[in-house]
Amino acid sequence: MLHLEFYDSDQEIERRTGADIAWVFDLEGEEGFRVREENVIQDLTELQGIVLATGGGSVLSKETRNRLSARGIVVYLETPIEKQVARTQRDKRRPLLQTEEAPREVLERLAAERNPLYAEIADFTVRTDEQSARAVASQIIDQLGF
Ligand SMILES: Nc1ncnc2c1ncn2[C@@H]1O[C@H](COP(=O)(O)OP(=O)(O)OP(=O)(O)O)[C@@H](O)[C@H]1O
Ligand SMILES: O=C(O)C1=C[C@@H](O)[C@@H](O)[C@H](O)C1
Repeated sequence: MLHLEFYDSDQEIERRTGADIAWVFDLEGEEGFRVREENVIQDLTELQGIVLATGGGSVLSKETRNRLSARGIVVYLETPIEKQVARTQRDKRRPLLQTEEAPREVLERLAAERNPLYAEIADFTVRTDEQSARAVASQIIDQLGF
């Protein structure tokens, strides 16, 4: 819709390693994954005129937060826990949710830690719960004023 090149930091990690995210977590742990994520976002934020979707945990890095806010317009896609639970229910590719702990509890814990960080760097916030992906995209484009 914006006719800009699209990148996703998870996909870029998978492209560079030739492994999927779950495999990277398995071999290198979350710590190893976060180092890769920080490096990939460092490189991608050097590019101009792109749309970048970041992994949900990327904001845990202060360097990443600084790079995203310094080099881009940051849109926080806010989704209530209820929706997050529904949308991830059948997804087996999210290592942080493949644990004994109930997904809702994990998602609540992650949200408590991360929501203030998303809010800190967001230029604006769009709620994704009541609208289709296309409607969310239109709303973002309206807010950008492009
Ligand atoms: N507005 C929406 N309405 C309905 N379903 C949605 C909407 N946005 C995303 N979804 C669904 O939710 C699931 C997760 O979405 P997606 O993979 O885009 O998450 P993400 O933001 O990339 O998460 P992460 O950054 O943690 O990888 C997918 O099945 C997707 O189709
Ligand atoms: O929220 C997270 O920490 C994650 C989200 C995904 O995008 C992946 O980056 C990975 O599964 C971790």
